[in-house]
Amino acid sequence: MIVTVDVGNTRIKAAVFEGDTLLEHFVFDKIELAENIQKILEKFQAIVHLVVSSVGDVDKKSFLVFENQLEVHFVSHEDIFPFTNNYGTPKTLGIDRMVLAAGATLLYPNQNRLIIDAGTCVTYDFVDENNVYQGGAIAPGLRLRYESMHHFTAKLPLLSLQSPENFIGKSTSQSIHSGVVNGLVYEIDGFVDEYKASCKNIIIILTGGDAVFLAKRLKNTIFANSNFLLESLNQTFQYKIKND
Ligand SMILES: Nc1ncnc2c1ncn2[C@@H]1O[C@H](COP(=O)(O)OP(=O)(O)OP(=O)(O)O)[C@@H](O)[C@H]1O
Ligand SMILES: CC(C)(CO)[C@@H](O)C(=O)NCCC(=O)O
Ligand SMILES: [K+]
Repeated sequence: MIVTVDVGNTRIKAAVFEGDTLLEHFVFDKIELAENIQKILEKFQAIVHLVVSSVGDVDKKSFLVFENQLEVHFVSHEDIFPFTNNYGTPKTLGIDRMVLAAGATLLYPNQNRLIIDAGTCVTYDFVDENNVYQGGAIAPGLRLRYESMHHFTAKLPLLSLQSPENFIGKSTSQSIHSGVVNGLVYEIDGFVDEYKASCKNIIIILTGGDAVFLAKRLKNTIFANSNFLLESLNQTFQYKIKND
């Protein structure tokens, strides 16, 4: 049994796996890391590996304290991945993006794959049918859009995520919701259309904290899987064990 942990820029997500089966998943704040991991280990005493992917600023020591209970593995650029990396700056490619690309490669071998992760940032990652990771895009996520417009202007209030009532915003708040939500929906549909136009067959995976909210609003029909990064971490780690 293994527990996978995704340290993002906003929150921490974890999931317990028995083989390929996800048994339970958890979401918590960075400051509650230690007690939450401890609780998971107490509930699932058969866990023997703790696998961490981190793009956030959590100290490795926060995980190393569990080394007396199980094996701790930090996914890094030095691990073996099931794709060839054709990114111009492979050392600066986010570990979360590498894990997503690895998960998509292992779960849908030899197909064109686009993974869209709508979290703090929205990332687009493209792995082609020859299992070559080609790159993608990084854009601000929903909450980041609300927060940055508030932060960098004098007059814009900070609003929380809400479905736009209309396309043409009739007030400051309606205009902000329309700009943030419709703007991201058009962005994702635009990217998807572009990828579909250049690849005959392409598998599209939508994940991240905003995946479910966004999937309902897209013109393109895309199934949201909020746990794809945690599942990919499990797949990537199993691949590493088999191939090391
Ligand atoms: N309780 C919450 N706290 C923060 N964001 C939340 C919450 N619930 C939903 N969200 C949405 O999730 C998005 C952040 O996604 P997510 O939690 O996947 O980010 P993250 O932890 O930074 O991960 P990553 O760095 O991998 O993107 C925000 O844009 C926000 O709209
Ligand atoms: C883009 C984020 C913040 C998304 O979590 C992360 O993947 C990251 O820090 N990436 C580094 C830059 C890159 O991927 O090229
Ligand atoms: K992300």
